[in-house]
Amino acid sequence: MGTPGGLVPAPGSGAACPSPLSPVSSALQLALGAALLNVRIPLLLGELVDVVARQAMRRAGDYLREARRPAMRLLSLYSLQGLLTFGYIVLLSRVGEQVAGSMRTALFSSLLRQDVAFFDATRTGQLVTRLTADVQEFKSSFKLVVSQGLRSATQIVGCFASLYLLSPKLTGLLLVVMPSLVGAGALVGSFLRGLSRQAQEQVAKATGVADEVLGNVRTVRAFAMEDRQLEVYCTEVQRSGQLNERLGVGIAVFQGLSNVVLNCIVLGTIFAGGALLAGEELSAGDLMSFLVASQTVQRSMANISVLFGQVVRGLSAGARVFEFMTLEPAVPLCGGARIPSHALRGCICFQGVSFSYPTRPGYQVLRDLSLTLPPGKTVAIVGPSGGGKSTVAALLERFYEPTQGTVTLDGCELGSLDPSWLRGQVIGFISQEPVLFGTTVMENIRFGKPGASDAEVYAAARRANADGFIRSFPEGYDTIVGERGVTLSGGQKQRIAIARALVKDPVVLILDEATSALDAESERVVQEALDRAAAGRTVLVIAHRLSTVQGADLIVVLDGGRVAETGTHAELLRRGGLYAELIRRQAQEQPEPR
Ligand SMILES: Nc1ncnc2c1ncn2[C@@H]1O[C@H](COP(=O)(O)OP(=O)(O)OP(=O)(O)O)[C@@H](O)[C@H]1O
Repeated sequence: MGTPGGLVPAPGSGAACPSPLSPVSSALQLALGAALLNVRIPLLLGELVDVVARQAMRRAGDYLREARRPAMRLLSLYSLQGLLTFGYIVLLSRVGEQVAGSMRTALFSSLLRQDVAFFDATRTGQLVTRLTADVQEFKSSFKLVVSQGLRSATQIVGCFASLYLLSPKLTGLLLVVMPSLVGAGALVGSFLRGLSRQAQEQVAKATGVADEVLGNVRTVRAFAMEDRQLEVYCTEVQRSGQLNERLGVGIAVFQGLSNVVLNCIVLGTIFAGGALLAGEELSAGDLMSFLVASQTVQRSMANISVLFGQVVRGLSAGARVFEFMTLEPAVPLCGGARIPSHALRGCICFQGVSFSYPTRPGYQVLRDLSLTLPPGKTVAIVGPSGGGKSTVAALLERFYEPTQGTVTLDGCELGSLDPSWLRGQVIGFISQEPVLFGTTVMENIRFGKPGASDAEVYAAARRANADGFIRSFPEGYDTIVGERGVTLSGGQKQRIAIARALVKDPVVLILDEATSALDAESERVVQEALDRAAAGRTVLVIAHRLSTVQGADLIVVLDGGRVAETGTHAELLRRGGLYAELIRRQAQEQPEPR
């Protein structure tokens, strides 16, 4: 369906993070410089040894004068190398923090954009692990790869060139052995990467369990489930321990074998080098250079093998971070048309809507649902538990897309409208268990409209029957409400949530079981606030307790995802159908007055 001419496009959004590229390239250059100096050092050492050897044979002459030049050059190379090393380590730690910061911001921003279905299928603990441990792991490997990996790799290449110039025969021998070693290393590497990925996923699973238990500690305490939850956590931790041990064994085997092989190579080099020295194909200085250069190669290779385990972990951690960073949500957060405020009436139509949750595609929750919410009227949805009432609200908020059929606002399909405008300015949502943030009352109410003035916040609180109790707190609107609003009563939380919804002055209000968790007195105060809030808006009430919806303009009875009947309270009672039956059952369940 096309968008009417009056619609206006949403303004663009998106913030750019600073690029850490230039310090990276400087760090790379410095690390490269330090490595190249290390390639040059064995040759100068050889030169110095030749001077020493000549002096030893002649036992006279200008030893100091001859030795001074190579010795001074060596000394300046050592100093320069120290400076370069200092420079690239300082730069790298700065770059590492910038990279980790940018990754965390990009990942968090990507997570915030994901569909609600994504959060249905993924545990919060897993996401937190990706934001913390995985980014940390990736950062450490990144730093190690640049500082030691790049340096070692450059030294291996550079020293191999020097080795070839010093003695092609000896170098040829090394080259015969190398390719098979590299091939074997690559094979073991891919096996270890798979193992590392499994181990990290298991760690994330264990974190997920801890996160859920700690986040719901009151429920755990209420059911005395501490030991059981500890057992579940221990099982997950043990599994991750086993996987990490297997990974450790794999890395140990790899490192042990590579050390043996590298030492054997050095031993063979000395053995063959000695023969060439005897045949005068090499000078003593050349053999010294060859040995130092091959030692540098050995050290670099050992470094790389130590690095290997870290890099394996870092790469799979990076892959896990990038997997979520590149994930595109089916419904973007913003973008699309907006209905100008003068044309916005708040008429909502569900036409032939069928829906299955993405996590349970085979199970149809709504079937061919058609429903109209006339502007300014209150429509209540009632019906047996699990009948799909909350799902209707979720589709209206565009948390999910209908599998079939359309939902429209003032004739415009929701799919063509800007979701951030729809959620941020058009629809106010008040749920059964509102979640507040661990900040002040003022900031919690302002969450509904970030730019709201203090006066607007006070007005919304007054309309929500909340101003009185907020001002009775010693800190008033600056009271910190605790994590998820834990320091407030249910009714107080609910009224702050109502104020939060009202401060944006929404055209459409969804009340999902908004009073069912409250006691009679709190319910009365909250209901009063809700009645006041509903005036002049299109209201969708989702209710368990039928007593709260008797005054609705229209009551829709939803059963098994279909509309079973519609009408006013009186009409439905007269009809004697499912609604009348529900009223009768609820009356029976009410406790007898004493
Ligand atoms: N996020 C979800 N993923 C998969 N299935 C879900 C999800 N949320 C709800 N369901 C399923 O959809 C069906 C309808 O749920 P819904 O919450 O809409 O019912 P309801 O009528 O509001 O129930 P109640 O009155 O008990 O709150 C239920 O069978 C429920 O198990």
